[in-house]
Formats: sequence, structure tokens, C-alpha cells
Amino acid sequence: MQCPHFDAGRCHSCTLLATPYPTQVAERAEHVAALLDSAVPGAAVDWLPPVTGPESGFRNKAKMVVTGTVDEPVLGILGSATGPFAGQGVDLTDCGLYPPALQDSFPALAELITRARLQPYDTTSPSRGPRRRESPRESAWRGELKHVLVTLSPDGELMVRFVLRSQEPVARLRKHLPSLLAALPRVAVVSVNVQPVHAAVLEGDLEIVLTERSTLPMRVAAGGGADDGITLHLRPQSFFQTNTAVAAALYAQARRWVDEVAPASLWDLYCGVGGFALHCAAPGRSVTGIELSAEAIASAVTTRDELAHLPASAVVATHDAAWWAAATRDVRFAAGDATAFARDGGPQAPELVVVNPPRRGIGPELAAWLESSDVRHVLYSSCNATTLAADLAHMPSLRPRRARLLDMFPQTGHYEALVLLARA
Ligand SMILES: C[S@@+](CC[C@H](N)C(=O)[O-])C[C@H]1O[C@@H](n2cnc3c(N)ncnc32)[C@H](O)[C@@H]1O
Repeated sequence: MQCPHFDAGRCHSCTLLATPYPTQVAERAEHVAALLDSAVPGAAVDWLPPVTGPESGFRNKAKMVVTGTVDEPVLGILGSATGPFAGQGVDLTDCGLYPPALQDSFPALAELITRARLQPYDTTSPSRGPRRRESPRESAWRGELKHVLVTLSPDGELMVRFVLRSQEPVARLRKHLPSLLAALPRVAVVSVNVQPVHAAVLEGDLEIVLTERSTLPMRVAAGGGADDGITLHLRPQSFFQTNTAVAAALYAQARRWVDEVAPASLWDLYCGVGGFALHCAAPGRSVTGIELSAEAIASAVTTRDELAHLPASAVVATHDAAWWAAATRDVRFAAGDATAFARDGGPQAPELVVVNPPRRGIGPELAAWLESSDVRHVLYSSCNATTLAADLAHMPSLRPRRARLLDMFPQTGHYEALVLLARA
């Protein structure tokens, strides 16, 4: 794939652009197999062929740093610390990783920034004198708008979040919101996130939703059909897998392996908005999802309740309304720390545990708990095979049996790996 920004040295994100895509996939497959082999020597792992999706236009979310001026805002990234673009805003509105519907939203968003006078946050210079630089207080930096975060649903709707330094511009944003909604009628949710700290942090704790709707419906359909996917609800501060097509394949694969094992009880730790829990639900199966973000838990509960009360004629993910009413009867979600829940949870250990942690992995404490528990199977979905391998080394009694690479982030060294472990 060719990219003018990469060629000119303006953006270095897609480190493997020069490598043909089939070679990239083969190398990633070798990489994860070698890591698993070194973590668990001699494990007889049945590898399924890698799941791939489109090579470009696959990112469902754009995280745009806003630089430039209020009259000419630049949406993209800040050039890397060294080199010819250091400290400069780089326009990435035509980035090839974004689908056309995301790219098409950027001009109207830039126009709103100008109309509502959302001055881009100036990360480079405190406004008043050297003493401020010695003691960097947030008030010393100019500007308000830090990032614009845009998520595209598979059905073409958008969620737009403005990350601001303070609430000062919120009234202006509200006033000009109708013009944005007129220009982009597929915008379902608009919110402000307040991130008051001068630090390389994408977003803060406070979220103010400006639209009537607060969730973006994300239909994840492995087969692509209108009624074969579950529609997950996504609130502004919740995590969602970056590549919706590959995420659908990930949840479908998880469901197939879980149904083969047919556990009566399952925990989905690090459950986010409930993707694994809800895809793996079944009549007679008790499912518990645990997640740190209360917003994500609220989203998961919304989806569960929607599935529990489908209209009699509805068919979702090939099951009818009666099946879903039975499948969701024993599905619960709770906000909390995954390790603390397992350690202090009190309830009997389930037959199967799904874990899908952030890049740092589940860590030695949860791995040790799983190792010494009665859990028969673990389904580990990982976006970082190095921490996956380290975690597996802490669970020698749980042997990897089946595995699959899911190519979630083409053009980069990153990928998702799904591994089914069974107690030896
Ligand atoms: C890779 S995401 C997976 C989310 C979800 N399984 C999915 O498929 O979208 C990891 C999730 O773990 C959550 N998380 C981070 N630390 C956690 C912790 N200590 N305990 C529970 N959840 C945590 C994050 O908020 C995030 O939603």
C-alpha cells in the first residue's frame, strides 16, 4: 500500500506499509506461534488459518489531535518529537486507514470548530513567561480543543467527541450543534470530554453528552447479513475493538469454541461493552461480565436488556426472540477490577473464563488465580502476544489447545490472537 504521509516522513504509524500484505500476515502468524511455543514448549496447538479483513479503510475510530488555528484547524497528529515535522500539526484527514464515511466527516467537523470558535489547544508554549514554564500550570497554555474522536458504526452512524481543556466552550458548541447535525445527518451522538491536565492523556473523566442519544449501536455481524449480528451499544468512554469486521469474526470464533466446550457457567473478564459475554450467552448458561468502566457496563446492560425483550418476530444472530429471552436470563454485568473479582469474588469459579485484557495482559496475580482454580477452560483474547506468552507461562496447567490469529491492525506489527486453553 502507498501512503504520501509515510513516504514524506510525516507519519510513522504504519510501519509495515512496504511489506506485501500476505507476507505481513504470514510473519505475524509465525511471530505468535513462536511466542506461544517458547512460553509453553511442546504444546500441541491446533492453529486455524488467520482471519483477515480489508487492508485499508478498516479503522472504525479516528483519534484526531487538533492543531492549527481556530480559522484553519488541522486534524491529524502532532509531528514526532524529532525530525522536520517536530511540533507541527500534520493533516491526516485523508489517512487510508479510515473508511470514506469517516474521512467525509472531517470537513464539517473543521467547519464547526471555526464556527463555535473552539481554539485548538497549543501544546508547545505557555502564554505568559518563563516562570510558568518552570511550574507548568494548565492555565499557562492557550486554547481549548485538544482532540476530536470520531467513531463510525457499521450502519454508517457517527459518534463525535470533542476533548476540551475546560467546559468554557460548551455553550458555544451547543449553540452551533444544529449546524453540525444538518451537515452530518448520520451523527447520532455528540459529547464533550473534559481533560484539564497538561499531559499526554487522550481523555478525562468528565463526559457531557450534548445529543438526545447517548449510545452508538455497533452491529457486529460475522456473516454480514442484516439479522446475523448482535448490536452492541457503545457509550462515549467505552472501549470498542478497532476493526469491526475482524471483531465480528473474533466474537463468532469465541462463540464456536465456547459452544463446543458447552460450559454451564462463564465469566467474561475485561468485558468492555459485553462483546464476548453476549456472543457466548446461551439458554441454561450463567454468564458474568466484569469491567472497570461503569460506562461500558451500562452499555452492556443496555444490549442485554434489548436482547432479552426482542419483538416476537425478531431474529438476531440466527436465534429467535424466545431463545434470546432464555439466553439472557442469567447474564449479569458488574463494574470492578477483574483480578479483585476473581480473588475476592466469593462465587464459585465458573467452568470457563474469557479474558481480553489491555496490552499489559492479565498479570501474574490473575494468572496464578486461574492456575490454582477449578476453571476447566480459559479463552484468552490478546492484542499483545508478548504479555500473552508471559501470562501463559504462569498457568502451566492450562494448556493451549486451539488458536487463531485475527488480523485486526493491518500495516502495523500489532494483531489479535485468540487462544483456547484446557486444563491438562
Ligand atoms: C481490550 S479491551 C476489551 C473489551 C471487550 N472485551 C471487547 O471485546 O470490546 C480491555 C478492557 O478492559 C478494561 N479494563 C482495564 N483494566 C481493567 C481491570 N483492571 N479490570 C477490569 N477491566 C479492566 C478496559 O476498560 C477495557 O474495556
